[in-house]
Amino acid sequence: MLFHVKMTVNLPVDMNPEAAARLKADEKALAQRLQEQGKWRHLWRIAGHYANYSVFDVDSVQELHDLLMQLPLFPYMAIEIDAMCRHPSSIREDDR
Ligand SMILES: O=C(O)CC1=CCC(=O)O1
Repeated sequence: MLFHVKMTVNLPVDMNPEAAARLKADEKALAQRLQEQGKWRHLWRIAGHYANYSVFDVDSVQELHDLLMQLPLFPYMAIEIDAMCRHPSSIREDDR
């Protein structure tokens, strides 16, 4: 199942810079692991914002929820999710 996910990060302005750097490093490590596993298919910065557009390929809504909740930055994110299915005009046979 494919999901388009928008994540907007809002770290508190008074957050300790070392704590923020640690959270971002942990987030990056998990995001890269999930990309290697094929669960996090796309990760794009939204230009001009501390936000990203991502595409997740997971087996269930529950799996998506569990993955998102594991993210170190989860407590500081606003998340918007859209479920996607194949477009009949798509020429990409490998899209699901
Ligand atoms: O910077 C972001 O958009 C939040 C984020 C998601 C994965 C990552 O490494 O950072």
